Formats: sequence, structure tokens, C-alpha cells
Amino acid sequence: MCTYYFLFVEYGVYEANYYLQRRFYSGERYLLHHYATLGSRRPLAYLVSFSAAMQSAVLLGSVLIFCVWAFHRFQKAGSREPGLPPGPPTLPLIGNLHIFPSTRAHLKFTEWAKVYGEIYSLKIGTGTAVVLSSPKAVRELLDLRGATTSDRPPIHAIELVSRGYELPLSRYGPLWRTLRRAAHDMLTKEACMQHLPIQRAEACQVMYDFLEHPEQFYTHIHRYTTSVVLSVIFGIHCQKYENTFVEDFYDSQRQFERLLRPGGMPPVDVFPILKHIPEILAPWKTLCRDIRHRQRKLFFGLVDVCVERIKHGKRNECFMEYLLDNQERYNLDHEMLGYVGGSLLEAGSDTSAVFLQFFIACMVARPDIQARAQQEIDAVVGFKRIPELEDFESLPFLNAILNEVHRFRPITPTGLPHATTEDERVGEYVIPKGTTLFLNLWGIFQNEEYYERPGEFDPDRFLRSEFGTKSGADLTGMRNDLIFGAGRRICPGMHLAGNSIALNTMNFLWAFNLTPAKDSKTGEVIPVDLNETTDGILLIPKPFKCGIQPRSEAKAEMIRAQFKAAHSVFELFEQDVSISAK
Ligand code: HEM
Repeated sequence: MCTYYFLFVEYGVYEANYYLQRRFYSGERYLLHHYATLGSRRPLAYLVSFSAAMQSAVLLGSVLIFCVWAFHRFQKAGSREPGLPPGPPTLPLIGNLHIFPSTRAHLKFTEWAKVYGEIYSLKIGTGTAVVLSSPKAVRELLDLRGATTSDRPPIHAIELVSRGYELPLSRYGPLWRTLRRAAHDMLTKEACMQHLPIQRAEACQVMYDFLEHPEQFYTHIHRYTTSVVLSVIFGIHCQKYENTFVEDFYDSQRQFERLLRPGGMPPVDVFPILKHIPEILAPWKTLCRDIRHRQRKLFFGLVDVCVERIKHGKRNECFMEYLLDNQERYNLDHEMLGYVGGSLLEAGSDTSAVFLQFFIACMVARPDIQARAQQEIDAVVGFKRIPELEDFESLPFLNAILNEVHRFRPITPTGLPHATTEDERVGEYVIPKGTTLFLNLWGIFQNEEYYERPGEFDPDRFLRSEFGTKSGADLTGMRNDLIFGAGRRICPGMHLAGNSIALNTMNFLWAFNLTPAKDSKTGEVIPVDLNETTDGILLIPKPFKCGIQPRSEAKAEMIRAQFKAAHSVFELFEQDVSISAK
């Protein structure tokens, strides 16, 4: 610019423009020669040429500095910053992305924990993840520092599907607080006592369904868990699974889970530029739109059912009616109302169902343990009535079994990831703001430092010690509800889930013998393999077959009579409702 100005003043616009052209095409060396031969104004020409040379040097220097900086950034991107906990070796740019497990992450996380310790880090491009594999680390970071470790990592697919309105996945902030407060009031221990009549009636239907169609026990359990949440929140009892919105709900849930699984879509969160790919080349965008549409149709349709019911004076005192009455007090707009209900339906249906399926699998695989539990329940409940929730406290062996099922097959083996909103110092490590934190439950529950023979299903360990741990283990931060997560994001549904699990497991043991299935042709026993699980965010037993026989005809009669009586409870939740499309 400076040279251009000199030439403009001294030689006029023609010469100044000539300089620019030459500089562009030929570089400064040519210009030096050109202006040195201009004759009468030679001293000025030299000055001009010197200035041009200086500018070129600055330009060249800048390019060089940029190249060094870019190379450095390229080398640093993906590498572990100083102060981070140790972890597997990284590659430039991608860090540990190439070895990040796309299936059964809990197994790899646990393998790495043995090498790198209870707190280790993974680099995912420029981002960081830290894996916590001891109760002490979970307590230190998630329980005690909830104010700064309660965020969720931003996930593009979730943004596309729910715009952050789904409670379990929403970012830590005012929206999460509003949703959580509403959900919390429905799920406190005291509130759950009010939900007991419908839970009892629903559990009775499960026994009846087992009696009538034992081969469909998988879907009976799914119907139960979904129907309990639907009744409590929306006042709707779901009589059957097939061809209802329960089936449709699970269908879209599976679709969503497949998408969220590592490898389910391109790594848009690591390389955000991929977000800008047009939809025609990005099938995941169409899928997200489809899931969003299906979810909204269901969630808002369910709210509309409650609105209609109120309009027609047919209230049944479900939680959504209460929220509609108190919308202002809870500061909930229409969008939030739909997603509070929908989120609870999502979070509460699969989880409890999966636990009950694992319970049955364990009982079938271990008839000796089943027989002991049946003896215990017979002694407490007898043969003349079905079990009540109050019986549960008097069944220490059943309590031990349930703790062991949670430990042996945790439903969320790597928890739901948290994220930090500030830099956090733990001992010698610094965990930066924006780090994803995994709670490696599988790693804790399979650690030989805490448990004798952790790979074995052994409920007795919980009779020997409170947490099932071996003597001398470091119990800092250990608790039996670790399975429900930690800190401010701990599962608010644990009391509702606890009651469902207690009621149903008591019923199963009291009413039925759970036996391995037999091959219809050979008559040979088909053993249940407890290691067979499906791949996804939740650890789910692969569908298995088993025999379910009533333990006596007297008990079968009692179940039929009890189910008939339960209709008076269901009636309130079975008004004529239809879900409108939105
Ligand atoms: C055996 C059954 C269940 C298990 C093992 C379970 C486990 C979990 C876990 C591990 C989390 C993540 C906690 C964290 O981020 O640290 C969670 C969150 C959540 N659970 Fe459960 N859950 C169960 C049942 C339920 C039920 C029945 C409901 C409601 C009806 C429910 C509602 C939720 C909600 C809303 C969240 C999100 C909380 C938040 O992000 O603030 N869960 N659950």
C-alpha cells in the first residue's frame, strides 16, 4: 500500500497500477530492476523498491509463520494436553478416534482402566473424554462437584431430534432445571406411594399375561413398564402391546438408539463441518427428522388426550393434569409439557423392563438360587395371598439377588455421559471445561479389587457385606444405587423403578417356576447364556426362550381372581382416548 502511494504521487496512476500488476505476476525482483532503470528519478525508485522488498519479506514471513502454526496445530490436534490424565497413545488430528470402540464400549473402557487407572483420558479429535472407573473418582467428580460436572456433551443428532428438550439428554441450564423440577415432583419417594395402586394392578396383569401367554413374556414386561409410566403421567392404561402406540414407541426408540450408538452416524461432533452436508447426501438427517416427527406425534398427542379429558370433565388425577393446572407455577410452556412427559416415558420404560428380563434370565440360569428365593418368599408370604410391597423388607435374599443383578449386568454399563462446565483439578490432573465424563459402571462392578470373582453371579456376596465387596476394599464413594448414576443428574425415577422391580420379582418367584426352554424337536434343554446381550446404549439380554409354569393351580386361580379385581383400578385409566397426529 505504501509503495503504491509513492508511485501514485511520483509517477502517476499508470505507473502505480503497473506496479501492482507486476507485483502480482512477477514478484518484487522484476520491480527492483524496473524502477532502478527509471533514470532521472533513480533515488526515489530505489526507495520504492526497498519498501517493496520489505513488504515481500513480511508477506513471506507471515506465510512461514502461518505454516509453522498450522503444522503445530495439526500435530497438537488429537494429542493429549499437559495435565490431562494418561490414556492410550494418540494420532495427530484424530487422537483416539480410531480406537474408540463402536460396539460394547464398556469392555474396552474396562480394559483401558486396568492399564491407565481409575481416571484416564481419551482424545476424540480436539475434544476430551475422561473415564471414571472407581466409586471414589465418581464421588470426587460427579457427586461432590455437581455444580460444574452436570452438563451433557453436545450431540448433533440430539439437537436435530429434540432441540435439547429431552430431559436425560438436555444441557445443564435453565431448561434442564425446569424440566427436572417438574419430573422430580412426580417421582419423589412420597409421590411414588400414591402411584402404588396402579403399579400393583399392572403387576397383577403381568402375572395374568404370563399365565395365559408365557411365550410372550418379553413383550408382557415391556407393556407393563410402559403402561405404568403412561398411567402415572398421562392417565392411560395400555391393555396390550401389539398394534398400539406402545409398539410404535419402542420402534422409534430402537431407531433413535441405533442412531446414537458410536458409528450410528458420521462423526459430526468431532468434525462439525460434516453438519453442513446437504440432506440429500446425509441420510442421517432424514432419519433424525423422521424420529422427531414420530416422537412429537406421540408426546404431544398424549398431552392432547389429557387436555380433552379435562375439557370433558373426565379427570383421573394423572400427573399431566396436575402440570396443566400448574403450568405457570412450573414455568412450563407447551413444548416443555410435551417433552417432560415424553422424556419420562422414554427413560422409564426400557430401563425397568431390561432389568426384569435380566432377572428372569438369571433365575433360569441358576435354578439353585431361584429355589432358595422361592423358599424365602413362601416363608414370608405363604400361599393364601399374593405378595405386597411391605413384604420386600423381610426378604433379605431377594434383596441380595436384585443388588447382584444390578452389579452383574448394569443396564447402563457406561452410565449417561456428563460434561464439565469449568476446568476441574483432581490430584495432579487438570480436566478442562467441556470434557465428557463417563461413569464406567462395568469397570467398577468387574474390578477384582472390590469384588471376589466379579464375573460370577453370586447374590450371597451382598449377604456377606453391605455392598457385596470383599474385605479390605477401598469403599470410598461406594453405594448400592451407583447404578442410577451420580450427582445432580442422578436418576429421578429410582423409587418408581425400585417399586416396580420389588413388586414384579416377588410376584414371579411366588407364582411361577422359571425354567429353561426345551427344543421342540429333540426335547433338549436350551440353556440361557447370560453373556448374550444386544449392542447399544443399554445392555439388553438377547431375546431368549424360557418356560414359565404356575407353581400351583391354587396360585393360578388367585392370579385370575386378583386380575379381575384389578379392573376397578384400570377403569379410571381406560377412558375412550385416541391420539391425534400433530
Ligand atoms: C432400573 C431402572 C433404571 C435405571 C437403572 C436407571 C438408570 C439411570 C441412569 C444411569 C441415569 C443417568 C444418571 C446420570 O446422568 O448420572 C438415569 C437418568 C434418568 N432416569 Fe433413570 N433409570 C431407571 C429407571 C427410570 C425410571 C422408571 C424413570 C422415570 C419414570 C427414569 C427417569 C430418568 C430420567 C428423567 C433421567 C435423566 C435425569 C437427568 O438427566 O437429569 N429412570 N437413569
